[in-house]
Amino acid sequence: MSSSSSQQEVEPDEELDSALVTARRQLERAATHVDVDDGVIERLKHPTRVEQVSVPLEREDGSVEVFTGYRAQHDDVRGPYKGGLRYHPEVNADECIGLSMWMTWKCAVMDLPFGGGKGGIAVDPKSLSDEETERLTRRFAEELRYVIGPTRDVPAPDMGTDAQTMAWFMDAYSMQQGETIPGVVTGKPPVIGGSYGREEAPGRSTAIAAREAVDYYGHDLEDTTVAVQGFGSVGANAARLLEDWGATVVAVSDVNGAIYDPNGLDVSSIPTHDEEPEAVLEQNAPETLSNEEILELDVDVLIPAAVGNVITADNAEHVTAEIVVEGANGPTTFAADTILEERDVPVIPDILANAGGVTVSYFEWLQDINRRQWSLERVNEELEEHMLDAWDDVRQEVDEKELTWRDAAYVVALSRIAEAKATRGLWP
Ligand SMILES: NC(=O)C1=CN([C@@H]2O[C@H](COP(=O)(O)OP(=O)(O)OC[C@H]3O[C@@H](n4cnc5c(N)ncnc54)[C@H](OP(=O)(O)O)[C@@H]3O)[C@@H](O)[C@H]2O)C=CC1
Ligand SMILES: O=C(O)CCC(=O)C(=O)O
Repeated sequence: MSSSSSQQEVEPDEELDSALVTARRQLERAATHVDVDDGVIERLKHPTRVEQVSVPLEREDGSVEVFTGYRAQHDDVRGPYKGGLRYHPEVNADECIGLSMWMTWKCAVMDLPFGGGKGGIAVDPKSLSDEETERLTRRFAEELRYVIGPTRDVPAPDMGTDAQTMAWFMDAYSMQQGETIPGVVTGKPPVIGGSYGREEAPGRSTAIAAREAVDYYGHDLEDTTVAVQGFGSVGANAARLLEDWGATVVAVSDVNGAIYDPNGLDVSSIPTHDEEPEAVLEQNAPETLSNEEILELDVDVLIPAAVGNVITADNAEHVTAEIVVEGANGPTTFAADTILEERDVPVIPDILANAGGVTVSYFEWLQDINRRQWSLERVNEELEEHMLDAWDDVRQEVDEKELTWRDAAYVVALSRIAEAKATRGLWP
């Protein structure tokens, strides 16, 4: 495995960094590997704007609760801001900014004509009825109406939101505008302009990244064991595809813990978060594990595909997987990244691995603008092509400059962003 020559001092993460702090530290480190104006790097440490809104909701018992929502818009030099909306109790401004920075790099790594955005509401979606979720979402769309739009900022699903959330969001925005505007969000159901394959796409790209990494390091997928933390849109689809392609998925988890079978689970029979949340531990399996233990399992490929900051300075020494593929956004802290690098454990970064979601969102946006619908086969073929191109661009940097996969992906992204800024004349 290649390693980076970065000389940065690394403090252990006694207190876990926010997504924003991690994103800035990763950017500073990657900047040492690429010839980009310091002023551009300084600009990229900050978002263009962060919209904070109050979202009142009348609960079913007649009481009123006011939730806080955000939309962070990081950079749009390459195109409209693009990125998901997350419903989770820990959503806050710094998290949205950090996640929006990762979206800017992700779109650039995939060479999509988008910048980076991310938003959400600090709410536990499991505490809401469907009717409450619909009203909350419609009010959120109303509050964000001046900052979003198909050529301005295009939200999509993320943790805690799904195709139905996007349908309500699109309907509320269209009602405000007086016309149907499918391209204001992506990740919608296909019947109203959504793309086939979008729901599965981040899991599909994560599986493709895992397959390519296994091959790159000289192994065969048929002899590969896999553990997946999180069994939602990303984790479940990645696990099911890797199983289809011959790998042995030995452990999967949801918020309550993991099931483990060293001989392999029948992943297709386990309900996903979307089909039935918190169902993993109800399945028959020889062993159950905690969400900490699944990260330390002796497997070939570990896919953290739930929340951020799960591989930390405290457990990175105990990660025994040969390859980590980041299905979630920001699952590895900056300090843990360095420990894994020193231990020669390659980490295929989120901004490459889970980029299938935004890539198929781009396909959906094209379909909406052109009022056309692509077949599932076409979507999957084009996604495979885009992923292999991006994989190759990043692999070249890994091989030529002996960078980590994360630094290499940043180099690809930053070079494209800096070139766009220089060409547009936005900096200096
Ligand atoms: N959806 C998308 O398009 C994309 C998502 N991502 C990222 O992937 C990650 C997962 O998102 P997504 O799959 O959409 O989310 P989902 O809401 O579909 O699923 C999340 C899964 O993670 C589990 N989970 C929640 N909290 C924890 C925890 N603390 N420890 C272990 N498991 C947990 C949930 O369990 P339970 O079912 O019990 O609630 C569920 O199985 C996020 O980081 C997201 O930002 C990245 C690219 C695109
Ligand atoms: O599909 C999109 O626009 C964004 C998906 C997303 O939020 C992500 O990749 O983290």
